[in-house]
Amino acid sequence: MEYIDVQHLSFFYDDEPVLQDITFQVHEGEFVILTGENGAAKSTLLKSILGLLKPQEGFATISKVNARGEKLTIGYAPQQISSFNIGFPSKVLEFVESGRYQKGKWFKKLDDEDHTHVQKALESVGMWEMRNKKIGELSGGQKQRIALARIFATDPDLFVLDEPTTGMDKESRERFYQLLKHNSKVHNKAIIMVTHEHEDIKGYVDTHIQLVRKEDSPWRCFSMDLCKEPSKHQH
Ligand SMILES: Nc1ncnc2c1ncn2[C@@H]1O[C@H](COP(=O)(O)OP(=O)(O)OP(=O)(O)O)[C@@H](O)[C@H]1O
Repeated sequence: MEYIDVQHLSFFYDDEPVLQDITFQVHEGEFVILTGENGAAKSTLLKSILGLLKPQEGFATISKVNARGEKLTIGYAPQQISSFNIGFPSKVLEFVESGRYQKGKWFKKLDDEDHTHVQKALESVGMWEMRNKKIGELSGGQKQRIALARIFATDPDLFVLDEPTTGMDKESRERFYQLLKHNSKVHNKAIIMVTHEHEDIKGYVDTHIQLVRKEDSPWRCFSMDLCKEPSKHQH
């Protein structure tokens, strides 16, 4: 089932085109990466998909329902997610738990399933041991990780991630890619992720969309190259 549909999308900032004629789909269970040089309008494309920016030509839509016919849920990690400022909740564990309350449990206590989700999410980003720390005491990279853990805890159908591994070492990145692959292949989640690490991640993904500069364009305008990556590793 198609979760994202982008058709002939072009985007201009003022009169300058930055994206031209972008067409692709993302399906349930598919892990897609989006790459391109700095300024290739990767973030612009993600924001257009999310409806935060409106393309001047073409369209980008997200399905309203998931493959089970329920309301489709989205987990979005913008760039520099770690610069967020949180006054409350103040502890790592509470912050990630608050992601579970988003699942409509405002008046209920979290149950065992919720706690398992929260623990797994924190473990997956290597932050379980730091669960009782105050958020104000964390480094920028650690804040980035707990923000990702909160997204995992919300258990969305569609992950939209803008350079989530910035500041992670190689080992953490590998663990993170494995987790994403597991989510797409075992839990049927759809993932679109902007990254500069496309050599490292190759074996985990299904589809690689590269934004390439248009040679005949007087501006820094990008169109796309798409290739399906046969997954090399089984994780
Ligand atoms: N609000 C804006 N107004 C005008 N131009 C903008 C605006 N936001 C971005 N741009 C320009 O549009 C182009 C694409 O920006 P965008 O942030 O989408 O690229 P990116 O591929 O995500 O970049 P990076 O890899 O450096 O994060 C850049 O040339 C940028 O300077």
